[in-house]
Formats: sequence, structure tokens, C-alpha cells
Amino acid sequence: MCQTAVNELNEQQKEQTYQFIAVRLPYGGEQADEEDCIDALDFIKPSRTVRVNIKAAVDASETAVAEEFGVISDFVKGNTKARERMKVQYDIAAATSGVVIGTDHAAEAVTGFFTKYGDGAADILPLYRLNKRQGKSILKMLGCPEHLYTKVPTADLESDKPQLPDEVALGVSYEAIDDYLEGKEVAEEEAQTIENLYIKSRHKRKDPVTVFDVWWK
Ligand SMILES: Nc1ncnc2c1ncn2[C@@H]1O[C@H](COP(=O)(O)OP(=O)(O)OC[C@H]2O[C@@H]([n+]3cccc(C(=O)O)c3)[C@H](O)[C@@H]2O)[C@@H](O)[C@H]1O
Ligand SMILES: Nc1ncnc2c1ncn2[C@@H]1O[C@H](COP(=O)(O)OP(=O)(O)OP(=O)(O)O)[C@@H](O)[C@H]1O
Ligand SMILES: [Mg+2]
Repeated sequence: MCQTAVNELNEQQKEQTYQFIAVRLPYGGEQADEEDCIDALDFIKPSRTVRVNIKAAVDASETAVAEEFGVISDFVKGNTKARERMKVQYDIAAATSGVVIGTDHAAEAVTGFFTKYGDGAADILPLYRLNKRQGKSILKMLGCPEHLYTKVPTADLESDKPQLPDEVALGVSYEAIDDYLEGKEVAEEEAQTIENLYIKSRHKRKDPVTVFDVWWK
């Protein structure tokens, strides 16, 4: 969608050249779903693609914190990876007078299934009102290869649990979350899980707590 917008802008405004920069941020060498990444880039055809390996930065941070607080868990390290990715994207935005585009969408937003100030941090969130199946519909309409929008969603942040499906981590399916968001009937247990996740992650969807916040309302 961003690449399409950039292409249209460049057609309209002959003087300025806008670009969409696809940023590949692997932790270490090869990604388990490398083929899909190549297919996605082939489909998007970004103005520019860059690759920054986040492993050295993440591991250095882990070692420094461990000196004072002991070994951090693999789960927490997963969030460090997401925050390092955010940091690199802001460095690239600053270097190119760009903005950071985030991929948060309604199904992840309501459940708080993102890293606070990690992948949750961005300047523009074009998908924010869409649920998971609406995102898939857009990809289908745009002619994206089917295997990319039907693949099992995974944050793939934990080294101990590679490719852990989001739905296993969340304890509820995206079908149920999407149905809930569309006001459709879902099982009582599913509604309970979604509502618990929503309440628990409330702090992630607001600015930091200040003296102007009132908690009794
Ligand atoms: N009540 C409260 N009021 C204000 N702040 C509160 C708070 N409770 C925790 N916090 C703060 O929030 C922190 C915890 O939040 P956070 O660091 O985000 O950590 P947390 O929510 O525990 O974990 C992030 C979850 O999102 C998943 N994730 C991450 C990245 C991408 C994707 C994806 O699929 O796209 C999924 C990841 O697998 C994990 O399950 C605490 O350390 C604390 O600093
Ligand atoms: N290796 C990576 N390189 C670049 N960006 C990444 C990488 N891993 C995660 N991200 C960023 O973090 C976001 C969330 O990660 P995640 O892997 O969950 O993707 P997603 O777009 O939410 O897809 P899904 O949840 O369906 O797997 C991505 O959309 C992307 O912006
Ligand atoms: Mg995700």
C-alpha cells in the first residue's frame, strides 16, 4: 500500500522523488521463512531494500543488563529484538527524512499483542482499523501470492520457540478475534480471553501515565 502511494506521488509530483524503503531486520543469519521474505519483496517491489542484522546489538544489550540483573528470559529478549528493530527504523527515518510505517492492526491492538515501544512504535499505522481477515482481503485484492496471506501468523521472537503461532501465544484464534471485532457471536470462553487481554494491555494503547490521568473514572 505504501509503495503504491509512493508510486502515485512520484507520478503526480515530477520534482520530488519519494521512496518506500523496505527494511529487513533479521536476528542473525538466515530467517526460517526466508523464501516468503523474498516472495514478499518480489510482490511489493520496494523503491529500495536494506538489511540490518540486529543480533550484535540485541546480544550486547542482553549481556550488559545481565551483569546487573542476571540472565533475561528468552521471552523478554524477544521484546528486545522488537525494540531494536524499532530503533534501527528510526535511525533510517532520521537519515532519509522519512517516517516509520507500522503494521499494527485491530486484532493485535485490542489484544495488546505487540511489544510496547517496539513494533508498537511507529509514525503511521495504516492498518490500524482493520482486523486480520480484512488485511488478508486487501492482499488478495492487490494480487499478493496466496501463500503469503494464508501462512500461519507468528511473531517469531523467541529463540526457544521458533515460529510459535500467534494463536498459540494468545490462547485464542484470529477468527474469533475478528468475529468479536465485527460484533459476531463468539464462544463465552473466547470473549472472556479477548476481554482479559484487552484490559491487561490497556496501558499499551495510551500515552505514558502522568499526573493528568484519572483512574477513578
Ligand atoms: N499496568 C501497567 N501500566 C503501565 N505500564 C505497564 C503496566 N504493566 C506493564 N507495563 C509495562 O509494559 C511492559 C510489558 O510490555 P511489553 O514489553 O510489550 O511485553 P509483553 O506485553 O509482556 O509481551 C509482548 C507480547 O507481544 C507479542 N508480540 C511482540 C512483538 C510482535 C508481535 C506480533 O505478532 O506482531 C507480538 C510477544 O510475543 C509477547 O507475547 C512492562 O515491562 C512494563 O514496562
Ligand atoms: N525480520 C524482520 N525484519 C523487518 N521487520 C520485522 C521483522 N520481524 C518483525 N518485523 C516487524 O515487526 C512487525 C510485527 O512482526 P510479525 O512477525 O508479527 O509480523 P506481522 O506483520 O504482525 O505478521 P503476522 O502477525 O501475520 O505474522 C512486522 O510487521 C514488521 O514490521
Ligand atoms: Mg504479528
